[in-house]
Amino acid sequence: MSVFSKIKEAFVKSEDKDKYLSGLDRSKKSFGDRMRALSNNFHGIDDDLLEQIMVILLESDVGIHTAQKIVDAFESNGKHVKDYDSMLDYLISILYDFYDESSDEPIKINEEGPTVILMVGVNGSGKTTTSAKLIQYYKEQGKKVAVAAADTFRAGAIDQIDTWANRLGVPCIKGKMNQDPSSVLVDACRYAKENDVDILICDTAGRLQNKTNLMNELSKMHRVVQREIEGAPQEVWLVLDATTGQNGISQAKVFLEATDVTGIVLTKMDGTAKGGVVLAIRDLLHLPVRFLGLGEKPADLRPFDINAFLMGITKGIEE
Ligand SMILES: Nc1nc2c(ncn2[C@@H]2O[C@H](COP(=O)(O)OP(=O)(O)OP(=O)(O)O)[C@@H](O)[C@H]2O)c(=O)[nH]1
Repeated sequence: MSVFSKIKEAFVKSEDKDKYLSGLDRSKKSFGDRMRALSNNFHGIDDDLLEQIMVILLESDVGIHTAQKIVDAFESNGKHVKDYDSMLDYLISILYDFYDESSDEPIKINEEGPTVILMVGVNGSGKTTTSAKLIQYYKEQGKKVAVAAADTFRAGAIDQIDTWANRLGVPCIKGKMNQDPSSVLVDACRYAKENDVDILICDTAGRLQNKTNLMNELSKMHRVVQREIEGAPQEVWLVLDATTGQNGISQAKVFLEATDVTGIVLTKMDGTAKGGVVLAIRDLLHLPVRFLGLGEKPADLRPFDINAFLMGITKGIEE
């Protein structure tokens, strides 16, 4: 079976396919629909086609460095491609190989006690909303969930997550405005241990004042959580706003230098045509994309699925 057939088969079986299709509609317009337009004038893989694919990738926010690598891979192995349809199948399989999910570790779960997930990222990236979405996601999996409101910096952040926690029926461990976020995390870890919580989601502050302060704050959070629960934090997820595209990647690099990030959550994918940023993130940050935010409601989060993503951004091709 060809790579493309496998992608398509996995997509058809996916429970999340409708959500991916609706959430990625804008990216489909910038990528899939524009690829489809190339069928009118297809003469095989020539310089003109390569240039057009390059432009479409750039306009989907894949970024020049990553787009060049993809076009090079496409060109060097594409001798067998004779018609437009097989060219598209082949391009999708190149993107699939490029993402290379086989190198990803599964999400770490602590079997002995609470699994601690630290949410980091700049203010406004969607951290608090994503924390709420994760509460719902893990609750639906039958897990006992609690949340720590450790963003003690932004006015309103504590109330925002507290309100979500109440609505979703999970405990919220919170501090006061301007309290040291690490002290909130200590209380939350102790609560989680005493109450047999499976998943503790920690909404932290997104201050990007300067790298040294950010590093100090994040390493302190790591330290205190580690002291309370062995092996914690099991996951540190950097929340990035997809609508900021390549700028988000520069921001991400500052966080990566400051702490051990284990995965990316890409929010607001429904609000952007820049879905190609997934490929740039993978190429430049070498981290797994763990979840996609495909809307504002708690139910609008989906585990990242490369098959569904690729079919979501190219579905227009099929119609
Ligand atoms: N359309 C859409 N909007 C989203 C998504 N995720 C978050 N938002 C919106 O983005 C805005 C910012 O989200 P917040 O969760 O408050 O951002 P934050 O990073 O927690 O911000 P701070 O609390 O300031 O750190 C809100 O209006 C959210 O509703 C998403 O996946 N899709």
